[in-house]
Amino acid sequence: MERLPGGRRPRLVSSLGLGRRSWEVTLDEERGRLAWRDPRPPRRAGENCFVPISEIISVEETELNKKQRNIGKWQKMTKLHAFTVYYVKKARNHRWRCSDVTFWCVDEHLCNQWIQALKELLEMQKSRPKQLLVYINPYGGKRQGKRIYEQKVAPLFSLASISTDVVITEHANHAKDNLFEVNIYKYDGVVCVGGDGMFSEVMHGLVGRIQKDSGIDQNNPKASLVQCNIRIGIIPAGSTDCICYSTVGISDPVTSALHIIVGDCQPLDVSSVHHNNMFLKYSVSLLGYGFYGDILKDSEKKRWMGPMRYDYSGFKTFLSHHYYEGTIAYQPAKHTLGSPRDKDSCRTGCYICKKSEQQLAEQHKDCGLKHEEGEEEWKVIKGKFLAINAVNMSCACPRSPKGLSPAAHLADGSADLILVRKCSRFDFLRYLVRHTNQDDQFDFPFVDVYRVKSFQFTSKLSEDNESNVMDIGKKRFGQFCRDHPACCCNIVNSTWNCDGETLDSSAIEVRVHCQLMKLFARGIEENCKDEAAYSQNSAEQLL
Ligand SMILES: CCCCCCCCCCCCC/C=C/[C@@H](O)[C@H](CO)NC(=O)CCCCCCCCCCCCCCC
Ligand SMILES: Nc1ncnc2c1ncn2[C@@H]1O[C@H](COP(=O)(O)OP(=O)(O)OP(=O)(O)O)[C@@H](O)[C@H]1O
Ligand SMILES: [Ca+2]
Repeated sequence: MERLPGGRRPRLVSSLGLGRRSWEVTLDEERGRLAWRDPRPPRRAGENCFVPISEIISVEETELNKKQRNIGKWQKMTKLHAFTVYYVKKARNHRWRCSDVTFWCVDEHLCNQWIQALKELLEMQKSRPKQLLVYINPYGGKRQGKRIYEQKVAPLFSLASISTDVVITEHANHAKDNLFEVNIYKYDGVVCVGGDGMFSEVMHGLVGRIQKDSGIDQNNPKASLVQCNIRIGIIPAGSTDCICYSTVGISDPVTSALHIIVGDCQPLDVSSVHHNNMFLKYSVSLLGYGFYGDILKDSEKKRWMGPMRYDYSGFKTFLSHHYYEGTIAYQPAKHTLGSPRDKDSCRTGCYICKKSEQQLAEQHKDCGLKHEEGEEEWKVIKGKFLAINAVNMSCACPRSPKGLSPAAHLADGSADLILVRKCSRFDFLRYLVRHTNQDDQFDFPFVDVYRVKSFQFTSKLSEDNESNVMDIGKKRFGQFCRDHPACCCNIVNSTWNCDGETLDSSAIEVRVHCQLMKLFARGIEENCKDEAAYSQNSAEQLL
């Protein structure tokens, strides 16, 4: 389609057959959509539909099959030419499906003109990936990764003409190590088929590789890390799939494959975790000490149970009711507009995340002339905690659709630090149950939540050991609680749960890196009227 005078984008309007009838079909570049409407007077008209060009998957010339050919008496005499448009159809609960519509006409030239115009427009969608590197964990979740990829995802990638190099992992860290060896720069993205643990592996490989190639020392907790622009796509096939659920709104392989195909881009905050100037891990979802650390540690021994292991270990850990003493120092996130008690949550196009993106761009322009983080105030809290959770995102998942911190933002450069102090089992249960209903889980006197950009944690035990390592009495009676021997107080350390993997150190230093990486996602879309989208009955909406 050629440009119209005044730079206006052109429209291609034709009368094309769809089923048994003739429809007015418009390819409107100005409005970025393909629309088809029944030209009969409104009272007799059928549905009017449109699809944004950005959500068209592909277009193909089609041979009409027997059923489709039975469209009218006279058409049987003439050769018909047809093309099929495959597009994203939005269903309930953020689920996406691949739908298609076939148009026909007798004029071969017109049919080719439509195919060419649509293909040209698809070519112009520059954010779409053409070549992907795919890692499949065959043992994640219910061990369905390979089947899910082959049956549900690969056919869609091939429909969208995406070429792939597929690696089925043979051991843990296979994907991570591989990402340090391959030429990652020839790919438009990396896809991981598995759960949060598999995503974490791929993220460590990719982010780590970029730092290595840029000469950044990951062991330096103050290093300015280099942003990774190669997007990661998650095909959920794990046990929790919290990262997928929190960034797409559902954990569904077909929906995620379609977000990859249309080339969505969602920046994501990443926290770096250090111990004594040594890099331990990155985290994007949950860094949990106490309750979630203990669940993870116990559940690792029960991997054979599959996703059920978390419920089993969750129940056990709930009954054990251990609490842990320690000190937390944190720097409040003053740069961000939101607060963890906000009623609104992070959604597609979130203005709070956009604001952080602008601030980040300004910081990059100033080349670090901004004030040093170390100079900003630290707040210190000592106490006995059942759980210490730091989340970079809501951590919504099928178990808790609103997540651990419903108002946390995907890309605002901050994490929500949730401190659950020692309380009764009954109160802790009330707190847990609120993750599954509409009530506010922060509205308890024993729960505090802060939006932070960095924090440090030291357990009482390591503080004591550091201050008096030679105290033999302490070592000897270390396993008993000095204050009240019969209580649940645990003076052995808990473990940090870092996105579903355990950390070896309990004393850690954490810093949030704003938008360090990008996903093939768009955040959770607002449930708007447009959702029924592409099948409106009112002509006014279309015109
Ligand atoms: C009474 C029902 C209360 C239900 C409360 C549900 C809260 C669920 C919150 C889930 C938060 C997930 C955070 C995501 C963490 C991921 O980076 C990580 C890697 O995949 N997953 C886990 O660590 C896996 C963590 C799995 C956590 C499962 C927690 C299950 C708790 C069960 C408590 C039962 C108490 C029953 C008492 C009668
Ligand atoms: N071939 C393999 N054999 C054994 N372990 C593997 C293999 N490939 C990957 N892994 C490891 O398996 C771990 C768990 O995988 P994954 O995250 O896919 O599933 P999950 O733990 O069931 O789900 P979730 O993380 O959502 O709870 C990952 O940390 C990854 O390092
Ligand atoms: Ca965040």
